[in-house]
Amino acid sequence: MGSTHSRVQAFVRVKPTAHFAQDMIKLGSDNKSINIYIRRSPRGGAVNNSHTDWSFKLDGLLHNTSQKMVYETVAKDLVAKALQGYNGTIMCYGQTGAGKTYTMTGVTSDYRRRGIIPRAIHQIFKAAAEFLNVMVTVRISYLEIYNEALFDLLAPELARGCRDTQLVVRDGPQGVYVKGLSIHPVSHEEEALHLLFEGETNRVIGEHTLNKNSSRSHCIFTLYIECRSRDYTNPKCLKSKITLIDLAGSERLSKTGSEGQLRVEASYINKSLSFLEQLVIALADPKREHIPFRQSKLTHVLKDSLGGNCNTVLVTNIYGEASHVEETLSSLRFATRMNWVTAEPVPNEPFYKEVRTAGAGGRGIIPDSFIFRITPVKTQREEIRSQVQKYLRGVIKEIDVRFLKGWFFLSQQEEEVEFRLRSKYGLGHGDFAADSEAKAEWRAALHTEEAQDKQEDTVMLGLDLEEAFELFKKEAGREIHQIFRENNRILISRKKRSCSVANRINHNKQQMEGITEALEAWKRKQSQEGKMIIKEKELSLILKLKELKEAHRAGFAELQDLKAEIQYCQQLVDKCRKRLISEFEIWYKESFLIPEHVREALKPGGNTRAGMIPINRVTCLDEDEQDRFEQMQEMVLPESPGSEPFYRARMKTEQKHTFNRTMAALQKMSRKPGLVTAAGKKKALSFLPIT
Ligand SMILES: Nc1ncnc2c1ncn2[C@@H]1O[C@H](COP(=O)(O)OP(=O)(O)OP(=O)(O)O)[C@@H](O)[C@H]1O
Repeated sequence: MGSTHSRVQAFVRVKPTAHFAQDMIKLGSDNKSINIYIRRSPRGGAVNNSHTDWSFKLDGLLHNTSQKMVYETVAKDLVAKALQGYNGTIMCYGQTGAGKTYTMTGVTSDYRRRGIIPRAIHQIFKAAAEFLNVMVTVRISYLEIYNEALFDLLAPELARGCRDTQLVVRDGPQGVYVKGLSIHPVSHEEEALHLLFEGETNRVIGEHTLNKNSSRSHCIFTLYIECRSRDYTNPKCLKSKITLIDLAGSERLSKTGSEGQLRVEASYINKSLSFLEQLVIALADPKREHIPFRQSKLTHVLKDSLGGNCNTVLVTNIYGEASHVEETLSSLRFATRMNWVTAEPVPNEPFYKEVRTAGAGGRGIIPDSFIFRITPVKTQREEIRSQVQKYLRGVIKEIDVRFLKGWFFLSQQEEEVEFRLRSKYGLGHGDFAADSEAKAEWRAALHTEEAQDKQEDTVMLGLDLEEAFELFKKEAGREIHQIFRENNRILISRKKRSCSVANRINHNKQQMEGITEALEAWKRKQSQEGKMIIKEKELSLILKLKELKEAHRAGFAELQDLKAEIQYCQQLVDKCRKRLISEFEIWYKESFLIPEHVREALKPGGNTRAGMIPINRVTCLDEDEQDRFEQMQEMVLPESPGSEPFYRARMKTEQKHTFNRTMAALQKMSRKPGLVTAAGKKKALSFLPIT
C-alpha cells in the first residue's frame, strides 16, 4: 500500500464451522485462491452430475485466523498510513451471520476478541503518545443507515430514546459529509472506546431467521485524525480519516424468508447493496465517466471513501457451509469486482488553518498562535468546552493551551452578551451591536416558561457544567470531594517523600562508593607494604561504611513501603475521582433534568444523601458494574495489561445504561404516582461513600 497506483485490496475471511463444505469450497495452498464447485441441473435448482466451477484469486484468505492476525493483515498498515495523512477505508461485506461485526467491532465484552475498530483506536493513541513534536487530535462519528434513513448513533438524544435528528448527505468542497452528524473529540483510548460501545448498543437490531442478533443496517464508524506541530509556530495541520464500514447482510431477499418489516428492511438492504455493486463496477471501469454515487444513501456517503485517493481494503466474510454456498459465490464475485477497483492513494495536503484578525468592531487582538477563528464555529466551541470540562474534572491531565485561550475567549463573549442584556432590561448601561439582538432575544426568552426546556438543553450542552461542578463540590458532593482531596494530598506527600528517600539513597550510595574505593586503596597499599595497621582514619571509614550500609538498607525498605503506599493511594485517588465524577453526573442530571414534581416525589422516605437518587426505591439495579469490573480486572489484567481502557470503557457504557434505565423508571413513576417498584428494596444504595 503506498502512494503509487494500486488496486483495492480484497481479503476473504472464512467463518469457522464444524460443517465446512470441503467438496464445494477449496481453499488454495497459496492462501489467495478459492475455488467453488456447485452441482446444478440444467434447469437450475435440482442437483445432477454437471459441475460448475468458479475460481477466485484475491489478496489473501483469512482462514482459522485470529482477530489479532486479521488486524495485522488488513488494517495495521492502513492505520499507520492514516497517521501520515492518507485516508483509509475498511469495509466488511457478506451474508448475515458470516462475521462482519465480529471482524469490524469484535466482541465488546472480551478484550481478546476485540475487532478492527478497537485495535485501530489503540494503534492511533499509542502512536500519538510516541510522537514527540506532533500533536494528534482524534474525533469520532458513528453513522447508521437503516432503510435509507440516516441515524446518528452518538447523538445525545439517543440516550433519551429519540431518533429524530435530521441528517442529510451533502457534497462539500472538502468532500462528502453528513450534515447534522455529531463528531466527538476524544482525548484518550478509553473515551474513544466508550463512544464505540455506546454506538454499538444504539444500533438497530432486527430479529431475523438467519441470525437472531442480526443487524439490519449499514454502520459507518469514522475516525478523523489531525496532526499538527506542538509548538503552534507552525500552523500546518495534516488531516486524514479512517472509515470503517460494517455493511448489512448481503443475502438475497428470497433466502431470508422475512415478512412485514423485515421484508421491507431486506429490500432496502438488497437495493443499497446492489447500488454499491453497480458503483464498484463503475469504479473498476477506467473508461466510465459517470459514477452512480447518488443512487442510495450508502453509495453517496461512501463517495470519497472507496478507491480514489484512499487506501481501501475489503474483507468479505463467508460462511463455508453447503447451504450458504450460493451466497458465498455472490460474495466472492463482489470481492473480485472490488479488487478491480483502482486506487491512487496520495496523502492529504497539509492545509493552513484559517487565522482571521479582528476587524473593525472586533473584540481585540488575538495572538497569531491562537488558531481558532475569531468566532469559533459550533464544532470548535463544543470541542473547547468539552476539553476544558474534561480537564477541570480531571479526566485529562494535560490540556492544550489553545483550548484554554478558546475558553477565555468564549467566556468574554458571554460576558459581553450578559452586559448588553442587562442594559436592555434596565439593569445596566451600554449600547447594542446589531448581531447581539438575536442573543438578547434568546436570553429574554429564558424568562418565559417554555424556556425551562431550552435552559435544560443549554445545560445539557455543557454551558454551565463548570459552575455546576463547583457548586456540587461545595454542596452535595462535599464529602466525596473532601475525601478525594485528602487522598490526593496524601498521595502527593508520599510521592514527595519517596523522591527525597530515593535522593537520600543515591547520596548514600555515592558516599559508600567513595569510602569503599578509599578502603580498597588503603588495603592494596597495606598488602604491598606487607603490614596490617588500622589507623584512626581507616577505622572511622569502616564504621562510616557500616553506618551507611544500614542507612541504605533502611532507606531501601522505606522506599519499597512508600511505593506500595503510593500504588494504593493512587488507586484510591482514581476511585475517588471516578466516584466524584459519576456522582456529579447523577446529581447534575437529577438537579437539571428531572422535572420538579419527580424531585418532590423522591423526597419522602429519605434514606438518601443530599443530591442522590434513592435508586433502591425506584428500580432493581443489576450487579454493580464497578464490582464486576474489579473482579474482571483481577482476572484479565495480569495477562493483558493493555486491556484496561477497553474494560473501563465497557464498564462506563454499562453504568450509563443502568443510569438511563433508572431514569426511565423514574419517569414512569412520575406518570403513575405512588407506584414504586418493590424490587431491589433490600439492595444497598449504589452510592457508597469512599472510606
Ligand atoms: N471468525 C469468527 N470466529 C469466531 N466466531 C465468529 C467468527 N465470525 C463470526 N463469529 C460469530 O458468529 C456470530 C455472527 O457473527 P456476526 O454478528 O459478526 O455476523 P454478521 O456478519 O455481522 O451478521 P449481520 O449481517 O447480521 O450483522 C457471532 O456470534 C460471532 O461471534
